[in-house]
Amino acid sequence: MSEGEHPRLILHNFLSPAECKELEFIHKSCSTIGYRPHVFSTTLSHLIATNSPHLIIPFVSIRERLKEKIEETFGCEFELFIEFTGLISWCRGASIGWHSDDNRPYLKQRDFAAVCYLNSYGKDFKGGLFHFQSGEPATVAPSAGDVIFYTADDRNIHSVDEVTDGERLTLALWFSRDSSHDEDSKLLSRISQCTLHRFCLPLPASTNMYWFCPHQDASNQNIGFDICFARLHLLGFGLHSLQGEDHSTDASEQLMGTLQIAKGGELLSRKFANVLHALQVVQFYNWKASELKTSNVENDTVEAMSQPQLETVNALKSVFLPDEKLVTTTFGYSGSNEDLKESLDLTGVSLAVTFWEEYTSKLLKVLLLSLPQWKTFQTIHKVEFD
Ligand SMILES: O=C(O)CCC(=O)C(=O)O
Ligand SMILES: [Fe+2]
Repeated sequence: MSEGEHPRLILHNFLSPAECKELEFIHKSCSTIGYRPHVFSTTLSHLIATNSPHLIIPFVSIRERLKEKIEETFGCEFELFIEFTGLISWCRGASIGWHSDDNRPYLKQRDFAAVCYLNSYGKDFKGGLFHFQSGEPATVAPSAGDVIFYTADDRNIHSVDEVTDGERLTLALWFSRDSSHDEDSKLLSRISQCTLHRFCLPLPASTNMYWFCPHQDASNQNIGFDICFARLHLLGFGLHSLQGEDHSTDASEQLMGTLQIAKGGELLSRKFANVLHALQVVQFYNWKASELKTSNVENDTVEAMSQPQLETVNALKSVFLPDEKLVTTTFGYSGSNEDLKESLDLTGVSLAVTFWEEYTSKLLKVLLLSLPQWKTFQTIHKVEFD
């Protein structure tokens, strides 16, 4: 660390490739429109609000390690609270000019930042280099697993170049000395309000949280796409709504209800509770595809679509993805990965359902076992079981 003038530290491979991939899975199945143009985010409170509180489990040990490292580096052991944890992705057009992370009255509580890179410059996206205004290093090229720690004040003024292709993904945390900004106690009170069943099916937030609209000006307000629908489309999948014939259902509500997954004129017989359920399973399949291939699980049937079914699939697409090209321009080359799309099929989705359910149950079990201790200590920490 360069002491004094520019307190900061860069560590390579702080996160394992497996940790990066798991967080990428969570982001690609749960993200909403972010707080700035061309930015998507997944916060822990959003995971709880969408009935996926078990998905905070993969963050627990990573948050703990980051906090320990930052306290050790900056000599403030046992003094810090995590103020915010979020997965943040930037697509084409996103950038941020020179700033310090405490530069707004409502951000004054921020003392330190940790930014973990979950994918890599040059490989997964172009542009998006990080720069410190003064001191060394002047430039950081994001590489999956690397993390940068720095103080949130004006000794670490920084910027990020515009992303010109692909989707740049980070796990960002801020730390505060002020216990009233402790994220854990807020998250714990939200979890307490959940009814934790044996199994969690995700529940989408309001549709406007998923509507990506690149042009902020009034004339183009409706040109955009649903981010969940787009992420399914990027992997080559479409959706068939079972409320298609029911004209009393508002089109915008259709993703909230029962859906089937379609691909290339075929349909999987299995029904999904809503778009988030379908998206989580498909993203899980994409994450674990190589491991699933060897497995032998009973399949759902894959049927050829009838003409009316095809029409419903196309009708949904025209509502939620009116301009296909916009997805490719937004996500750049990750949007035109034909080989990946080719390799994923409906039989694979069907295999993935069972594995996704096992994964979900396992995390939920850990959550339920950890909760009593979390509540006692009012912190979210790794609990060791016998
Ligand atoms: O993603 C990065 O490299 C840094 C982002 C940043 O500066 C911020 O969100 O304040
Ligand atoms: Fe920043």
